[in-house]
Amino acid sequence: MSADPRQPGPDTDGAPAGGWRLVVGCDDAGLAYKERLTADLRADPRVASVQDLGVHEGDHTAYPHIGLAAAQRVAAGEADRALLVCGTGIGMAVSANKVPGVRATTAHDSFSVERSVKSNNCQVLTLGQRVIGIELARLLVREWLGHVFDPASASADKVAVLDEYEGCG
Ligand SMILES: O=C[C@H](O)[C@H](O)COP(=O)(O)O
Repeated sequence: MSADPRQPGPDTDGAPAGGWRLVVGCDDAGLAYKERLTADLRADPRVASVQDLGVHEGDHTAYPHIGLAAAQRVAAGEADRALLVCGTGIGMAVSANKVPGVRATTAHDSFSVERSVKSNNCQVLTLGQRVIGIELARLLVREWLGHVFDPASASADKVAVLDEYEGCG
C-alpha cells in the first residue's frame, strides 16, 4: 500500500489521482442520510473533498434549489460528482438533470449504481431516505466511488448523443 492513501491502489479503484471532489446535498426529507453519508465520505481515503450544500437542521429549502446548485458545480468542473438525498431521490434527480452536461439518476441497488456510471456516465447519484435503509445507502455510496466510466467503451457513443443534443460535446 502506498504511503499516500489517495494514490490509486487496491482500495482506491477508479478514484482520480488526487481523490474524488464531491458535492453533497439534501432537502429536509433527506437530512439524516446526508449527514451519515457525508461522514462516511469524509473518512474515505478515496475522497479529496466534500462540499456540503445543505440543508442543515432547521433549513427547509426545497430540493430543486439544492439539486440545481450541486449540478451546477459539477457542470462547472468544481466537483467530480454529487450525491443528493431527498425523500425518494426523484426530485433531486429531476432537478440535477436540468443542468446541461449533467446526468443524474436515482439508483437503489448495486447493479443500477454500477451501470449509472459505466453505461450512462452519470456524475450524480440520488438516494431516497424514505425508500431504502441507511446501511444499503452506505453500501451503495461506497460502491459508487469504485466505478468509473470508460470513454473507450461501447457505451461512450450512446452518452455522446446526449452531449451533442445539449451542445456540451
Ligand atoms: O422528490 C421529492 C422528494 O422526495 C422530496 O423530499 C419530497 O417532496 P414532497 O414533499 O413534494 O413530497
